[in-house]
Amino acid sequence: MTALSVNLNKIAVLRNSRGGGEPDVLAAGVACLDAGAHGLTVHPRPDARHIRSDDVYALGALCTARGVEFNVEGNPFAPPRAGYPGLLALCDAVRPAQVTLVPDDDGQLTSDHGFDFDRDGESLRPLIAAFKALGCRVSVFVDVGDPDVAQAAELGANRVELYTGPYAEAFAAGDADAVLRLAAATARTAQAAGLQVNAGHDLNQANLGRFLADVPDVREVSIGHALIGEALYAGLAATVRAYRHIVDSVS
Ligand SMILES: CC(=O)[C@@H](O)[C@H](O)COP(=O)(O)O
Ligand SMILES: NCC(=O)COP(=O)(O)O
Repeated sequence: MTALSVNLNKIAVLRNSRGGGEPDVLAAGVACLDAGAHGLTVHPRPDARHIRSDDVYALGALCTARGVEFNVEGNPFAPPRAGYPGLLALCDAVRPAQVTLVPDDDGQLTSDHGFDFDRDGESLRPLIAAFKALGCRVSVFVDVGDPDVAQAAELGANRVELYTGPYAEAFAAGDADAVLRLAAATARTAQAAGLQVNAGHDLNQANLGRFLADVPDVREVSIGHALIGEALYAGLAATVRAYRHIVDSVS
């Protein structure tokens, strides 16, 4: 079975654009879980441009109360700063079921590559151990086709998350066969090394089914950007009708 974890970053983007509390990230999390999402994902960034530490605490408590998986993503090497205590400290406070380590540079627009284990492996090893000591399952972000993907197991990780951005791009161009073959091979290599496989980035209703059909035993997909955009389209008509009802009933 593949679990669906909804990434709430984009709800926080909208909220932060005005200050205040709307749309409410916690209420959005409740709505996703009520609709059947298996869990929630956030990717708090050091610049706090969307998910903030207070969101992580509130959503962590929600997931604990609902008995569902909370997945916190982030760069384990990013140092603490005002408003961001660092990924390890956040996870120490919240104890999410899963932490996904992502090698994002400071200020990066969004995640766009997996780890280079030759460069980062030995620095990752003690961090993976530290997250596991907090009781978190550890997943590491990897590129499709990474020849070193099995090293994640040797470093102590439980899972890898396949970065699906290039797949989404190829799918949109009508040319996904080669990247799907590579993704399936990468998943099999990881699984043979004892790792479970997650996937995420730019997955959407159009490209998700094909990915899951072609790549074996994907345990979890985390989806945010497209899902929130699609939710706007799905909800706009009903919302406009509701406003028309108010306007029409008093004029
Ligand atoms: C790790 C990953 O795949 C990203 O998709 C990330 O979670 C999205 O982060 P932003 O919402 O900040 O682009
Ligand atoms: N790990 C990927 C994720 O959480 C969501 O990515 P996206 O759907 O916002 O691109």
